[in-house]
Amino acid sequence: MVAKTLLSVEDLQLHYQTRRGIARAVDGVHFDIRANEALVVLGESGCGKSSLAKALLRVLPRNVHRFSGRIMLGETDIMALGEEAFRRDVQWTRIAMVMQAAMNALNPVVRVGEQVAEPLRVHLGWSRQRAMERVAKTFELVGVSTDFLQRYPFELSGGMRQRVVLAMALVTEPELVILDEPTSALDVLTQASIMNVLKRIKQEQGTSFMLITHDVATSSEIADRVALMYAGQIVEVADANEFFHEPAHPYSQMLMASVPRLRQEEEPAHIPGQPPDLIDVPGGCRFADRCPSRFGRCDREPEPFRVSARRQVRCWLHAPDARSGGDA
Ligand SMILES: Nc1ncnc2c1ncn2[C@@H]1O[C@H](COP(=O)(O)OP(=O)(O)OP(=O)(O)O)[C@@H](O)[C@H]1O
Repeated sequence: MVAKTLLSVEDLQLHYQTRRGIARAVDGVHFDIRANEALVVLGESGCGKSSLAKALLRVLPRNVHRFSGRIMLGETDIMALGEEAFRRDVQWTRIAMVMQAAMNALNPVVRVGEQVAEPLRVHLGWSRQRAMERVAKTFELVGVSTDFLQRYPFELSGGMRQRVVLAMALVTEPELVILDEPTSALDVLTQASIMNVLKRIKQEQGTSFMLITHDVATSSEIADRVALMYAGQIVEVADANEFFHEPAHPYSQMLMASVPRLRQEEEPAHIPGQPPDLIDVPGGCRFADRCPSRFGRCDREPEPFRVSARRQVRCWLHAPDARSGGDA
Protein backbone atom coordinates (compact mmCIF):
# COMPACT_ATOMS: atom_id res chain seq x y z
CA MET A 1 0.00 0.00 0.00
CA VAL A 2 1.32 3.46 -0.88
CA ALA A 3 1.69 5.72 2.18
CA LYS A 4 -0.37 8.91 2.28
CA THR A 5 1.22 12.27 1.50
CA LEU A 6 1.89 14.05 4.78
CA LEU A 7 3.36 17.32 3.53
CA SER A 8 2.98 18.85 0.12
CA VAL A 9 4.89 22.00 -0.84
CA GLU A 10 4.26 24.02 -3.99
CA ASP A 11 6.17 27.02 -5.26
CA LEU A 12 7.56 27.99 -1.86
CA GLN A 13 9.44 31.30 -1.76
CA LEU A 14 11.35 32.81 1.13
CA HIS A 15 13.27 35.95 0.21
CA TYR A 16 15.19 38.19 2.60
CA GLN A 17 15.70 41.93 2.43
CA THR A 18 19.41 42.69 2.80
CA ARG A 19 21.50 45.82 2.38
CA ARG A 20 22.80 44.54 -0.96
CA GLY A 21 19.33 43.61 -2.28
CA ILE A 22 16.87 40.72 -2.14
CA ALA A 23 18.36 37.31 -1.25
CA ARG A 24 16.23 34.55 -2.81
CA ALA A 25 17.09 31.82 -0.29
CA VAL A 26 14.09 29.62 -1.18
CA ASP A 27 12.91 30.34 -4.68
CA GLY A 28 10.18 28.16 -6.16
CA VAL A 29 10.52 24.91 -4.22
CA HIS A 30 8.18 21.95 -4.87
CA PHE A 31 8.27 18.57 -3.06
CA ASP A 32 6.27 16.28 -0.83
CA ILE A 33 6.90 13.96 2.10
CA ARG A 34 4.86 10.85 2.75
CA ALA A 35 3.80 9.49 6.09
CA ASN A 36 6.61 7.50 7.75
CA GLU A 37 9.14 8.68 5.18
CA ALA A 38 12.61 10.18 5.67
CA LEU A 39 13.42 12.87 3.13
CA VAL A 40 17.03 13.99 3.15
CA VAL A 41 17.71 17.50 1.86
CA LEU A 42 21.24 17.75 0.53
CA GLY A 43 23.10 20.78 -0.74
CA GLU A 44 26.20 22.93 -0.47
CA SER A 45 26.47 25.53 2.26
CA GLY A 46 24.32 28.60 1.60
CA CYS A 47 21.96 26.98 -0.92
CA GLY A 48 18.89 27.59 1.29
CA LYS A 49 18.43 24.35 3.27
CA SER A 50 17.96 25.99 6.68
CA SER A 51 15.74 28.65 5.14
CA LEU A 52 13.52 25.92 3.71
CA ALA A 53 13.22 24.32 7.16
CA LYS A 54 12.45 27.64 8.82
CA ALA A 55 9.81 28.39 6.20
CA LEU A 56 8.03 25.11 6.95
CA LEU A 57 8.01 25.78 10.69
CA ARG A 58 7.42 29.52 10.12
CA VAL A 59 10.36 30.53 12.27
CA LEU A 60 11.23 33.60 10.26
CA PRO A 61 13.67 36.44 10.80
CA ARG A 62 12.48 40.06 10.75
CA ASN A 63 13.94 40.88 7.37
CA VAL A 64 11.63 38.65 5.33
CA HIS A 65 10.85 40.30 2.01
CA ARG A 66 8.58 37.60 0.60
CA PHE A 67 7.11 34.42 2.06
CA SER A 68 4.65 32.68 -0.24
CA GLY A 69 3.58 29.37 -1.72
CA ARG A 70 1.30 26.53 -0.71
CA ILE A 71 2.03 24.09 2.12
CA MET A 72 -0.48 21.36 2.89
CA LEU A 73 0.02 19.32 6.06
CA GLY A 74 -2.38 16.41 5.72
CA GLU A 75 -5.68 18.09 4.94
CA THR A 76 -4.64 21.46 6.44
CA ASP A 77 -3.55 24.35 4.25
CA ILE A 78 -1.04 25.69 6.77
CA MET A 79 -0.05 28.75 4.73
CA ALA A 80 -3.63 29.94 5.09
CA LEU A 81 -3.46 29.82 8.90
CA GLY A 82 -3.01 33.07 10.81
CA GLU A 83 -0.08 33.45 13.23
CA GLU A 84 -2.01 32.41 16.29
CA ALA A 85 -3.65 29.34 14.75
CA PHE A 86 -0.32 28.26 13.27
CA ARG A 87 1.42 28.59 16.63
CA ARG A 88 -1.37 26.82 18.47
CA ASP A 89 -2.10 23.97 16.03
CA VAL A 90 1.06 23.31 14.02
CA GLN A 91 4.30 24.78 15.31
CA TRP A 92 6.16 22.33 17.62
CA THR A 93 3.06 20.12 17.91
CA ARG A 94 2.51 18.79 14.37
CA ILE A 95 5.84 19.95 12.91
CA ALA A 96 8.86 20.13 15.23
CA MET A 97 12.48 20.87 14.53
CA VAL A 98 15.94 20.26 15.87
CA MET A 99 17.70 23.48 14.87
CA GLN A 100 21.31 23.63 13.78
CA ALA A 101 23.62 23.46 16.85
CA ALA A 102 20.58 23.08 19.15
CA MET A 103 22.53 20.92 21.58
CA ASN A 104 24.74 23.91 22.36
CA ALA A 105 21.69 26.10 22.94
CA LEU A 106 20.30 24.09 25.88
CA ASN A 107 19.83 26.29 28.92
CA PRO A 108 22.85 25.56 31.14
CA VAL A 109 21.03 26.26 34.41
CA VAL A 110 17.84 24.22 33.84
CA ARG A 111 17.72 20.43 34.31
CA VAL A 112 17.33 18.66 30.96
CA GLY A 113 14.07 16.90 31.96
CA GLU A 114 12.46 20.29 32.61
CA GLN A 115 13.71 21.62 29.27
CA VAL A 116 12.28 18.69 27.33
CA ALA A 117 8.96 19.14 29.16
CA GLU A 118 8.72 22.75 28.01
CA PRO A 119 6.93 22.19 24.66
CA LEU A 120 4.23 20.19 26.50
CA ARG A 121 3.85 22.80 29.21
CA VAL A 122 4.01 25.85 26.92
CA HIS A 123 2.29 24.66 23.74
CA LEU A 124 -0.14 22.09 25.12
CA GLY A 125 -0.64 23.45 28.64
CA TRP A 126 0.03 20.10 30.34
CA SER A 127 0.52 19.79 34.10
CA ARG A 128 4.07 19.26 35.33
CA GLN A 129 3.40 15.68 36.39
CA ARG A 130 1.75 14.65 33.14
CA ALA A 131 4.51 16.32 31.14
CA MET A 132 7.28 14.62 33.14
CA GLU A 133 5.71 11.21 32.56
CA ARG A 134 5.75 11.81 28.79
CA VAL A 135 9.34 13.14 29.01
CA ALA A 136 10.48 9.95 30.76
CA LYS A 137 8.86 7.89 27.98
CA THR A 138 10.53 10.03 25.31
CA PHE A 139 13.93 9.73 27.01
CA GLU A 140 13.59 5.94 26.76
CA LEU A 141 12.62 6.26 23.10
CA VAL A 142 15.79 8.19 22.25
CA GLY A 143 17.98 5.97 24.42
CA VAL A 144 18.64 8.25 27.39
CA SER A 145 18.34 6.74 30.85
CA THR A 146 15.65 8.41 32.96
CA ASP A 147 18.38 8.90 35.61
CA PHE A 148 19.46 11.80 33.39
CA LEU A 149 16.19 13.73 33.81
CA GLN A 150 17.63 15.63 36.75
CA ARG A 151 20.97 16.43 35.16
CA TYR A 152 22.22 19.70 33.71
CA PRO A 153 23.42 19.92 30.10
CA PHE A 154 27.11 20.23 31.07
CA GLU A 155 26.90 16.83 32.79
CA LEU A 156 26.06 15.14 29.47
CA SER A 157 28.28 14.11 26.54
CA GLY A 158 27.67 15.64 23.08
CA GLY A 159 25.85 12.50 21.90
CA MET A 160 23.58 12.52 24.96
CA ARG A 161 22.84 16.23 24.56
CA GLN A 162 21.89 15.60 20.94
CA ARG A 163 19.49 12.86 22.06
CA VAL A 164 18.00 15.30 24.57
CA VAL A 165 17.28 17.90 21.87
CA LEU A 166 15.83 15.13 19.73
CA ALA A 167 13.58 14.20 22.67
CA MET A 168 12.49 17.84 22.87
CA ALA A 169 11.36 17.71 19.23
CA LEU A 170 9.63 14.33 19.66
CA VAL A 171 7.94 14.87 22.99
CA THR A 172 4.71 16.28 21.50
CA GLU A 173 4.55 13.32 19.08
CA PRO A 174 4.63 15.49 15.94
CA GLU A 175 3.90 14.00 12.52
CA LEU A 176 6.99 15.63 10.98
CA VAL A 177 10.37 16.26 12.60
CA ILE A 178 12.86 18.46 10.78
CA LEU A 179 16.49 17.95 11.70
CA ASP A 180 19.00 20.59 10.59
CA GLU A 181 22.52 19.10 10.49
CA PRO A 182 21.79 16.93 13.54
CA THR A 183 25.10 15.10 13.62
CA SER A 184 27.64 17.43 12.06
CA ALA A 185 29.31 18.34 15.38
CA LEU A 186 29.64 14.70 16.47
CA ASP A 187 32.27 12.01 15.92
CA VAL A 188 31.44 9.25 13.43
CA LEU A 189 30.49 6.60 15.98
CA THR A 190 28.15 8.98 17.81
CA GLN A 191 26.73 10.07 14.45
CA ALA A 192 25.99 6.44 13.61
CA SER A 193 24.26 5.84 16.93
CA ILE A 194 22.06 8.93 16.46
CA MET A 195 21.12 7.76 12.96
CA ASN A 196 20.17 4.38 14.43
CA VAL A 197 17.95 6.10 16.98
CA LEU A 198 16.21 7.99 14.14
CA LYS A 199 15.70 4.80 12.14
CA ARG A 200 14.20 3.04 15.15
CA ILE A 201 11.86 5.94 15.94
CA LYS A 202 10.72 6.01 12.34
CA GLN A 203 9.94 2.31 12.49
CA GLU A 204 8.31 2.33 15.91
CA GLN A 205 6.43 5.63 15.82
CA GLY A 206 5.74 6.07 12.10
CA THR A 207 7.18 9.61 12.29
CA SER A 208 8.26 11.38 9.08
CA PHE A 209 11.62 13.10 9.02
CA MET A 210 13.15 15.82 6.93
CA LEU A 211 16.87 15.66 7.52
CA ILE A 212 19.07 18.47 6.29
CA THR A 213 22.72 17.79 5.70
CA HIS A 214 25.59 18.34 3.32
CA ASP A 215 26.99 14.92 4.20
CA VAL A 216 26.02 12.33 1.60
CA ALA A 217 27.37 9.40 3.64
CA THR A 218 25.24 10.19 6.70
CA SER A 219 22.19 10.80 4.57
CA SER A 220 22.39 7.41 2.88
CA GLU A 221 21.89 5.78 6.30
CA ILE A 222 18.30 6.86 6.64
CA ALA A 223 17.03 8.39 3.40
CA ASP A 224 13.95 6.99 1.73
CA ARG A 225 14.07 9.91 -0.67
CA VAL A 226 16.59 12.64 -1.43
CA ALA A 227 16.06 16.25 -2.47
CA LEU A 228 19.11 18.09 -3.73
CA MET A 229 19.08 21.88 -3.42
CA TYR A 230 21.05 24.33 -5.48
CA ALA A 231 20.84 28.13 -5.31
CA GLY A 232 17.47 28.25 -3.56
CA GLN A 233 15.79 25.53 -5.62
CA ILE A 234 15.40 21.76 -5.52
CA VAL A 235 17.13 20.49 -8.66
CA GLU A 236 16.31 16.82 -8.16
CA VAL A 237 14.08 14.80 -5.87
CA ALA A 238 14.11 11.03 -6.18
CA ASP A 239 13.94 7.76 -4.27
CA ALA A 240 17.21 7.36 -2.38
CA ASN A 241 18.32 4.26 -4.29
CA GLU A 242 17.77 5.92 -7.64
CA PHE A 243 19.41 9.12 -6.50
CA PHE A 244 22.54 7.44 -5.13
CA HIS A 245 22.96 4.94 -7.96
CA GLU A 246 21.61 6.76 -11.01
CA PRO A 247 21.55 10.49 -10.30
CA ALA A 248 19.75 12.32 -13.10
CA HIS A 249 20.58 16.04 -12.81
CA PRO A 250 24.14 16.93 -13.93
CA TYR A 251 24.71 18.53 -10.50
CA SER A 252 23.57 15.35 -8.74
CA GLN A 253 25.90 13.32 -10.94
CA MET A 254 28.84 15.60 -10.15
CA LEU A 255 27.99 15.60 -6.44
CA MET A 256 27.92 11.81 -6.30
CA ALA A 257 31.23 11.62 -8.21
CA SER A 258 32.77 13.98 -5.64
CA VAL A 259 31.96 11.78 -2.62
CA PRO A 260 35.18 10.24 -1.30
CA ARG A 261 34.94 6.47 -0.84
CA LEU A 262 37.08 4.20 1.30
CA ARG A 263 39.88 2.47 -0.63
CA GLN A 264 39.13 4.52 -3.73
CA GLU A 265 41.99 4.48 -6.24
CA GLU A 266 41.32 7.67 -8.14
CA GLU A 267 40.83 11.13 -6.61
CA PRO A 268 37.21 12.12 -5.98
CA ALA A 269 36.07 14.60 -8.65
CA HIS A 270 35.51 18.22 -7.70
CA ILE A 271 32.89 20.57 -9.07
CA PRO A 272 34.58 23.62 -10.57
CA GLY A 273 33.19 27.11 -9.96
CA GLN A 274 30.91 28.52 -7.27
CA PRO A 275 27.15 28.57 -6.78
CA PRO A 276 25.61 31.90 -7.87
CA ASP A 277 25.01 34.78 -5.50
CA LEU A 278 21.38 34.49 -4.30
CA ILE A 279 21.06 38.26 -4.50
CA ASP A 280 21.93 38.27 -8.15
CA VAL A 281 20.75 34.93 -9.54
CA PRO A 282 21.37 34.49 -13.24
CA GLY A 283 18.46 34.14 -15.64
CA GLY A 284 18.19 30.67 -17.12
CA CYS A 285 19.37 27.51 -15.39
CA ARG A 286 21.24 28.39 -12.18
CA PHE A 287 23.71 25.54 -12.62
CA ALA A 288 24.49 26.30 -16.27
CA ASP A 289 27.84 28.01 -15.55
CA ARG A 290 29.21 24.87 -13.92
CA CYS A 291 27.44 22.32 -16.07
CA PRO A 292 29.34 20.11 -18.54
CA SER A 293 26.09 19.31 -20.38
CA ARG A 294 24.99 22.90 -20.98
CA PHE A 295 23.19 23.51 -24.27
CA GLY A 296 21.07 26.17 -25.99
CA ARG A 297 17.95 25.82 -23.89
CA CYS A 298 19.77 26.41 -20.61
CA ASP A 299 19.51 30.18 -21.16
CA ARG A 300 15.88 29.76 -20.09
CA GLU A 301 14.98 28.64 -16.58
CA PRO A 302 13.87 24.99 -16.50
CA GLU A 303 10.85 23.96 -14.44
CA PRO A 304 10.91 20.82 -12.30
CA PHE A 305 10.08 18.10 -14.84
CA ARG A 306 8.40 14.98 -13.48
CA VAL A 307 10.35 12.12 -15.03
CA SER A 308 8.58 9.36 -13.08
CA ALA A 309 5.97 9.09 -10.36
CA ARG A 310 8.54 9.73 -7.62
CA ARG A 311 11.20 11.76 -9.42
CA GLN A 312 11.46 15.40 -10.46
CA VAL A 313 14.45 16.94 -12.21
CA ARG A 314 14.87 20.65 -12.88
CA CYS A 315 16.97 20.31 -16.03
CA TRP A 316 16.21 20.73 -19.73
CA LEU A 317 17.83 17.36 -20.45
CA HIS A 318 14.80 15.85 -18.75
CA ALA A 319 12.10 17.94 -20.42
CA PRO A 320 9.38 15.70 -21.88
CA ASP A 321 10.48 16.47 -25.45
CA ALA A 322 14.25 16.39 -24.79
CA ARG A 323 14.69 12.76 -25.81
CA SER A 324 12.97 13.43 -29.09
CA GLY A 325 15.42 16.24 -29.90
CA GLY A 326 13.81 19.41 -28.44
CA ASP A 327 15.37 22.65 -29.58
CA ALA A 328 18.88 21.73 -28.51
N1 LIG B 1 18.12 36.42 7.93
C1 LIG B 1 18.79 36.46 6.79
N2 LIG B 1 18.97 37.63 6.14
C2 LIG B 1 19.63 37.70 4.96
N3 LIG B 1 20.15 36.64 4.34
C3 LIG B 1 20.02 35.44 4.94
C4 LIG B 1 19.35 35.29 6.20
N4 LIG B 1 19.40 33.97 6.55
C5 LIG B 1 20.06 33.32 5.55
N5 LIG B 1 20.44 34.22 4.59
C6 LIG B 1 21.14 33.92 3.33
O1 LIG B 1 20.33 33.04 2.59
C7 LIG B 1 21.11 32.07 1.93
C8 LIG B 1 20.67 30.68 2.34
O2 LIG B 1 21.03 30.48 3.71
P1 LIG B 1 20.67 29.14 4.49
O3 LIG B 1 21.20 29.26 5.88
O4 LIG B 1 19.23 28.86 4.32
O5 LIG B 1 21.52 28.06 3.67
P2 LIG B 1 22.03 26.60 4.09
O6 LIG B 1 22.01 25.80 2.84
O7 LIG B 1 21.26 26.10 5.24
O8 LIG B 1 23.52 26.87 4.52
P3 LIG B 1 24.38 26.12 5.66
O9 LIG B 1 24.51 24.69 5.21
O10 LIG B 1 25.68 26.87 5.62
O11 LIG B 1 23.63 26.29 6.93
C9 LIG B 1 22.57 32.37 2.26
O12 LIG B 1 23.07 33.17 1.23
C10 LIG B 1 22.46 33.18 3.53
O13 LIG B 1 23.53 34.08 3.66
